[in-house]
Parts: sequence; C-alpha cells; structure tokens
Amino acid sequence: MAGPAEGAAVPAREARGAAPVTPVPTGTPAVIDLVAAARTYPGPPPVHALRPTDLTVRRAEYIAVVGPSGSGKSTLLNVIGLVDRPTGGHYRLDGIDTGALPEADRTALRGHRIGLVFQAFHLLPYRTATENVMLAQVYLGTPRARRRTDAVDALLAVGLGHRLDALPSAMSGGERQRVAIARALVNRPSLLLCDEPTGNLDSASAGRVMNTLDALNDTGITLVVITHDPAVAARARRTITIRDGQLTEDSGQLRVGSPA
Ligand SMILES: Nc1ncnc2c1ncn2[C@@H]1O[C@H](COP(=O)(O)OP(=O)(O)OP(=O)(O)O)[C@@H](O)[C@H]1O
Repeated sequence: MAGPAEGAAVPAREARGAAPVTPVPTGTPAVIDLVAAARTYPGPPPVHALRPTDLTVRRAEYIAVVGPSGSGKSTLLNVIGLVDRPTGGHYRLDGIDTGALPEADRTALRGHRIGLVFQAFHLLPYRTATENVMLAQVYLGTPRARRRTDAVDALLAVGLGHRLDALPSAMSGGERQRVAIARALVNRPSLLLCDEPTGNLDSASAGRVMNTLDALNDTGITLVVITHDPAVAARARRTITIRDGQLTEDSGQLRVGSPA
C-alpha cells in the first residue's frame, strides 16, 4: 500500500506538488451509483430524509457532503455504507445491485468494499495501534500470518510507522484518528466513508488527518466525507450539499438529485 514515509508528517497536497484538482475521467468505473435512491422514515408523520437521488461517484473521486443538522447526511451515508436500505430506487456498489441482496451478503460486501471512519475513533484502549488495525481483518477471515503485515502496511500508509506499538492512550487525537483510518483501509476497500473525521480534533491534528486523506486519494482511493468543517470540504474535488433530503452540487460536474 503506497503512502507517506514512516513517521513523516504528510505535507499538504499543493505543497507536495500534486495536481490540486484533476478531474476523474468520465469513463472511470463507478464505485457508487444511486438511481432515484430515497429513504423515508415511516413516522407518523413520514420523514423524507433522502429524496429521490441520482448520484454517480467514480473511482478515485473525493466528495465532501455538507449540510445543516438534520438535512440527511447520515441517512445518505448509511445508505451508501450498506447500513440501511433505500426505501425507493436502486443502489449499485462497484456495479453490484445491492437492493436484492440478503442481509448477510450486504454485510459481507460492506466488510470487503467499504471502510468506515467516524468522529469518535472507536479504538480498543488496551490494544496497540497494530492490534487495533489487525482486529478489522478477523471478521473477513484473513490468514493470521498476513494480518500483521497488512496492518503495518496500512499504518505506514497513514504515516504512523513510528507508532505501531503505541496504545491509544499514548497517542494524540490526530494519531488515533489515523489509526482508525488505517483500520478502515486494511481490507483494501473500494470506498472510504468518513463521518465528521475531524470533528473531535484541534486544527493542527485536523490538518494532518486532512493531509492523510489527500495522500490516500492521490493513490486512487475513493473518498466520501461528511463534514461541517469548510476546511475539509475545501480539500474535496466535488462538494455536494444536502438540505431537507435534497442533494445539489455546485460544480455542475455531475447532476444529482431530482425533485421528490
Ligand atoms: N430513525 C429515524 N426515524 C425517524 N426519523 C429519522 C430517523 N433518523 C433520522 N431521522 C430524521 O431524518 C432527517 C435526516 O436525519 P439525518 O440524521 O440523516 O441528518 P444529518 O444531516 O446527518 O444530521 P446531523 O448533522 O445532525 O447528524 C431528520 O429530520 C431526522 O430527524
């Protein structure tokens, strides 16, 4: 897994001389394909948390999702993350129509193809960074001998090669979040979904986490990041705004959303 050198602070995308915004070619395979996907909570009264939405996200894209509290961001993330099913429309992940899949198959698909990162890091306190990352592989049945080398590779990719044996209590918030990102990456998912990844961090730590996400995106990882933080949204190549369950996109690169 390519990534920043061991222990290195990851410089900002521009400082690394990387192209700031290289459009992803439209022929690139779609990772996320929502077709009139919607989610309504039954109520009463019913809540149209996600109105019928068309959205295509291609491999190596970096999308920020912004919107006020209660606008539907988590609902969208839960649909994309195969946590919840849409109540209308279709969702294809890597070309697989997820609608007809039984729950066990959705869980397996999530484990193999989606990495989740949350505001709270959810690390086990008495396990080292490496052990925390290795645990994500147990459920997928990765052979024991490979778990440690994969975990170390993932920690190297987020610039934590110097903290392999550290306990969470001995790490900064930003380092803990980078362990959580490594844990989400270790099974080599197609898609990294992040829900307020910098929400618990001071600005310096948030900056390092953002640089880590930039660097991962530069290696071809597809990122969807929910955020209230304009600095995070500014790093993404596309920004989608959601209000009252309705998605809009400023750039006009790809149309999303259709009136309910
Ligand atoms: N389980 C549920 N049952 C009924 N309504 C729900 C449920 N979950 C969310 N909602 C409603 O759906 C709408 C969208 O909620 P959602 O959690 O997706 O918003 P959000 O943008 O993630 O909010 P926040 O930024 O505060 O986390 C809100 O009106 C919310 O009250």
